[in-house]
Amino acid sequence: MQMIRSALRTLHITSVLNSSSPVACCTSRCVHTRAHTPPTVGSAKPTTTATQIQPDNPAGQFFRQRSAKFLITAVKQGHYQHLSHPEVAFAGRSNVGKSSLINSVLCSQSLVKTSKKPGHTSALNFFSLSSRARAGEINIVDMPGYGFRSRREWGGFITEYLSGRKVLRRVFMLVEAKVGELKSTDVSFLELVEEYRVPIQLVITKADKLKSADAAQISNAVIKEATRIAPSVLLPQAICCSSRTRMGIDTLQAEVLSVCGLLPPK
Ligand SMILES: Nc1nc2c(ncn2[C@@H]2O[C@H](COP(=O)(O)OP(=O)(O)OP(=O)(O)O)[C@@H](O)[C@H]2O)c(=O)[nH]1
Ligand SMILES: [Mg+2]
Repeated sequence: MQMIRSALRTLHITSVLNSSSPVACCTSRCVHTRAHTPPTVGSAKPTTTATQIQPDNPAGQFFRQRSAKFLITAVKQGHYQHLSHPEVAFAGRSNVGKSSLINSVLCSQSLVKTSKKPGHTSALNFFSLSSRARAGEINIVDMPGYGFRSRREWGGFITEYLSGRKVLRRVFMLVEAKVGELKSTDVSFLELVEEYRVPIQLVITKADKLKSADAAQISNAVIKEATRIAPSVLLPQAICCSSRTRMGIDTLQAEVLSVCGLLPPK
């Protein structure tokens, strides 16, 4: 693990030296200087099934009224640097449910490919959401899972992405409810976003596998631990979600819109 950290640090130094304004970038992304809607811990019991969508949820409506599409697969900066809309990314260990969660947020059944086999997503996959009136309002990035492929291989282009992406408004970091704790790869990822001042919010996934009280308890414990590692960039509340039951998806959709400056009018 020490070797991995030192490889990532070397990459960080290189990318900071290559960056035109690293300080401005850090400041503009500092979580404490950013306005955001206070996130809610989505600890309520599941009230809908995967095919039921709450009709009165304005954030959900916003997503349903727009079409989501796949944009590009990227393994280096040159592939995505022309994309300039506000962006959020989903990160987490392999198989934690990133791709499934993005499908749920985008109200899509299968736009983002999911798999039972860990390590399915191996590059940065960019998706966009647009209406007929306005093209490309938000970009959503599905990140490769960490903890499956070698960190050295994973670290290079992910570090480049996290360190230099000025339109990146927030990373949603997923932790599986049943796992219930941060693994060493989660800790390394938190150290990385703390170093690059990337705002981050925890999402407890597959919460359908636990009783809601247990999910809320796990969420609090994980936040406490994560806050110790990334105190300046971690939002103080997590969102408990399930792609199976759609629990917490409306809260997550509202967060995505809020942080991208696109909350629909009340
Ligand atoms: N019970 C339950 N299973 C889920 C949920 N979300 C995803 N899964 C399952 O978990 C497995 C992995 O889901 P993915 O969305 O492909 O996970 P990923 O994090 O994108 O995986 P990688 O791309 O390999 O890193 C699939 O078999 C999904 O059906 C959920 O909310 N509840
Ligand atoms: Mg995936």
